[in-house]
Amino acid sequence: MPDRKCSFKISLAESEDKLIETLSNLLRRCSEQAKDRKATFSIGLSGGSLVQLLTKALRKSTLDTSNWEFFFCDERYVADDHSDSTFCAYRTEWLSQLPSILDSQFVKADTTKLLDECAADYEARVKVKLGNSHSVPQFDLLLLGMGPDGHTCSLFPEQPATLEETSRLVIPIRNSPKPPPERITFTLPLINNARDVAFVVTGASKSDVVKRVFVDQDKQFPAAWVDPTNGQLTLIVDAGAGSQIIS
Ligand SMILES: O=C1O[C@H](COP(=O)(O)O)[C@@H](O)[C@H](O)[C@H]1O
Repeated sequence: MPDRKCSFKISLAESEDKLIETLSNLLRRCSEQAKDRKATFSIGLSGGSLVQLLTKALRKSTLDTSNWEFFFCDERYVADDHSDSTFCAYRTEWLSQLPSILDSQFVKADTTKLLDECAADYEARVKVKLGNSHSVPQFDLLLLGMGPDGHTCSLFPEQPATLEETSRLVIPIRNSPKPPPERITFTLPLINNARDVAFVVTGASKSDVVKRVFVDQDKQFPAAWVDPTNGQLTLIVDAGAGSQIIS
């Protein structure tokens, strides 16, 4: 197996309840560690299947989220109230299920701006919020998903140039192979500077790509490029997604 810079841990959950418990424990550990360092806990969210799983984990955990700030590892370039918007998906879910989380805790992209401007503006917001306007800001935790094609955030295998970005921390995406076509996404320098990065991947249809990304580290898949320089990488999988990595 090729080497990683980071420490890597796999958590295989036998049921959805166990997976939610594992995710809750991760949130507890990361938020408690952040408390020792600073006033807020910065967490980057992904969309898709993570929305429901994270909502369940937060409901189960009874963690105090009042000092948490929620960012978006990627966002679809649509209006805030559009059904494709990841912000909209979380806000809709949390309004009823986690009403103590306020709108002011979301640091979201301004999709009323032109796409390139939207990405640059979101990068600036991240830098201001994380208090590091010169070098690369450090998230306490990034929660990532992975598609069956090995994409993560909005970094797709069909667009390998996005993996070579070294200066911009948030970039615009056009012609995304998965709709909607226009998006913004964190890039590898920002992702790999996080203290903790966790992938949450479920479903037997992803078992092959889970093996190819996390065991073979096959770099044709963008998710295989996630390797936090000084951080911890965790893979949380259910029995279906993890079926080819059980030894
Ligand atoms: O389009 C996206 O897909 C990925 C994976 O989603 P999933 O539903 O297969 O878990 C997601 O992580 C990303 O944020 C989203 O924009």
